[in-house]
Amino acid sequence: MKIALLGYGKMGQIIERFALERGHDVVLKISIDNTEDLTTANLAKADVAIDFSAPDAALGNIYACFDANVPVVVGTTGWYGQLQEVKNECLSRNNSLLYGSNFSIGVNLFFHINKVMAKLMNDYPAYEVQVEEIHHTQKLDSPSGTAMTIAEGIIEQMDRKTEWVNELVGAQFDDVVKKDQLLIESLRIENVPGTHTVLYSSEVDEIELKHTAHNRAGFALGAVVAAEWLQNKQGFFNIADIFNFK
Ligand SMILES: NC(=O)C1=CN([C@@H]2O[C@H](COP(=O)(O)OP(=O)(O)OC[C@H]3O[C@@H](n4cnc5c(N)ncnc54)[C@H](OP(=O)(O)O)[C@@H]3O)[C@@H](O)[C@H]2O)C=CC1
Ligand SMILES: O=C(O)C1=N[C@H](C(=O)O)C[C@H](O)C1
Repeated sequence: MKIALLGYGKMGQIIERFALERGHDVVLKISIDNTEDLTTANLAKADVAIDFSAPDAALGNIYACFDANVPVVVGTTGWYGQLQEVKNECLSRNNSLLYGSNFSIGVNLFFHINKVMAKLMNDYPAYEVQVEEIHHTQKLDSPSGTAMTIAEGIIEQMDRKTEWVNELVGAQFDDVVKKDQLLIESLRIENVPGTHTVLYSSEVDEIELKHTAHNRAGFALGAVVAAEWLQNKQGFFNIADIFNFK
């Protein structure tokens, strides 16, 4: 498979390693220094594109892939406000896109366990629930896409929560968190690849679900596997479509 890497930073470089190990070729690498190379002609040389760039670059990269009719796997977070618009465009133009806030198998298992737990805890209102995410200090978006997916999973299953609110620790936060709101606390600590915790606490005890990424290899391998899965498909997909947890 010929792969275009849109974004060649921390993730792009590890994805290249896994892609080569799995017998693929990397035919295009785009970083901020060579965005002029992101042309329809260059993209059309690839069978699939993988975007791990930046929140403000993702949309342009996605539309460039649509113009070149190249299926695109999007790992970049921080653009989900435009998700519906991108979905409509993808489907109306018969393009292919798969996105995911987190491509690691461990986190996708965690997403599933989180929903099962939230469904159980729906019957136990004595427990307050909160989400915490910790990432490295270069992260541009907050909350993390993974924390948003976790929060949406809880809200889907739990009648007493209707929306999430985010506090970036160290930044101004004047909100009073209401009973029906789910707090996502974001912390930025050097070199942390990604840690997510769901905390249920009552007057008498606490239950914690926690996923700790030791490095970025799980995200990167997942992105290459997603690209292999997407290659000959048409439509708008999420990473959850690859797994079938019961
Ligand atoms: N879904 C998942 O499983 C995961 C998602 N992510 C997400 O992936 C994204 C990238 O993460 P990471 O690799 O750590 O970030 P880095 O900052 O290390 O790399 C980003 C890359 O994108 C390039 N870039 C930045 N702006 C533009 C632009 N306007 N046009 C083209 N390229 C651009 C950078 O260029 P330059 O190097 O020249 O600055 C760099 O090559 C983030 O949104 C992050 O949240 C991260 C890990 C896992
Ligand atoms: O920016 C990161 O590094 C990561 N971003 C993703 C997110 O926002 O959830 C996934 C992972 O946690 C690493």
